Amino acid sequence: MSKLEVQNISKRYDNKLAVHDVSFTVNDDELFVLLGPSDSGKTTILRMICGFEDPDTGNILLDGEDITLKESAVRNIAVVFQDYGINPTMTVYENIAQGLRFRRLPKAEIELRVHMVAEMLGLKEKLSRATRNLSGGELQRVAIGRVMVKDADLYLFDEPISQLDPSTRRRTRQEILMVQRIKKKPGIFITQDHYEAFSMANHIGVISEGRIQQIGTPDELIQTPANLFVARFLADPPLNIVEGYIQLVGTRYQLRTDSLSMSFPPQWTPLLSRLGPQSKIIMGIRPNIIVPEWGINGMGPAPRVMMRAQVIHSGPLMGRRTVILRVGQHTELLAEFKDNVTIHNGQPLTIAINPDQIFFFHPRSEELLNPTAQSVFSLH
Ligand SMILES: Nc1ncnc2c1ncn2[C@@H]1O[C@H](COP(=O)(O)OP(=O)(O)OP(=O)(O)O)[C@@H](O)[C@H]1O
Repeated sequence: MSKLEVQNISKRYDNKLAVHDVSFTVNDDELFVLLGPSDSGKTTILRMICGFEDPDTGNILLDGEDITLKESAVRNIAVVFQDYGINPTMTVYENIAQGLRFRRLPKAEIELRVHMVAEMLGLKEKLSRATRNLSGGELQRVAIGRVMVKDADLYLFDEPISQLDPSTRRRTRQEILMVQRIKKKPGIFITQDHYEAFSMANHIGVISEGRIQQIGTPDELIQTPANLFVARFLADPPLNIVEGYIQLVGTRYQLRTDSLSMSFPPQWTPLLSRLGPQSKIIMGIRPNIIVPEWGINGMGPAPRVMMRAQVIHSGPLMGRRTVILRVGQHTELLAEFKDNVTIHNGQPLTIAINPDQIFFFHPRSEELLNPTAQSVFSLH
């Protein structure tokens, strides 16, 4: 059994807080993906786990043992960094075998392990080749081979596939998952690409500006993003962000934007009254929840707000149609319609949105206000 526990680690470089109070746990046999934009602190976290940097505060436990201040050389961790760390003067065989030689394993065992890994990664014919002559995809596999031959307590992959073409990336992802399946140890994979994260992770930690924004399964992050950053970062096509104002009318709050108005159900009143009178509120509208007039009957008994819109632009996208709509005076919405119906620029269109499917965010903290949205409006 191995388990990695990262507890409240922080790291500051000069004036920059690169990592702030980060905590997460990765269980045996689990691949945890750290997902975030450039400069968000992902590599710094990995470097602290490996022992190449010391955290200013916090602890790192591997298998219950506190390794925070242990020398990196004695931590039994296998890692693929962005630059692969391959020695160009050595052959493929020597590169893969290097870590085992450091551990003074018997020559016969090293040979057996290197050949097994080379077979799995399709590198058998290339073992005697100099690594300087290899393609990007082959170098990648040598780097994965180097971690695969080891019996480590933890496996780390720092954006190892960002430079590769799409089909090599797919193959490399499969190889990393294979390492995970065979070794049955905790693993961390770093990426900026949410598709990559979704296709590999058991759990994802979304990070921005050194802080973990949310940890969850891919489904949890999509259905209930903790805040506006997570909702936007994971949205493709992009999330429509519409600002509105709330106003108490009698005992119920109403929402007004330049294009729509609707009443919040009574159970929202305590929550909204904490925002203050006539507060701003931020809405996140996913393009695929906008229903065109010919689809409105198909919404069944679901609640809906209707809007008049005008088509500004429309284009086909693999059997669907993306449409830019103008609603109200100034608001543009990106919509994604399932049917590839012909739509003309300038065409007026009635659209409907089920308000249960709109994300509402706090105007200052940007936290999600309606994590249980699916049932709230339908009670209304
Ligand atoms: N040794 C260092 N000295 C000073 N600043 C550093 C050092 N290492 C990292 N930083 C800063 O810390 C912040 C986080 O960097 P880090 O490399 O961890 O981000 P990242 O999310 O891995 O980015 P990328 O995806 O681009 O690799 C950045 O602003 C970076 O400039």
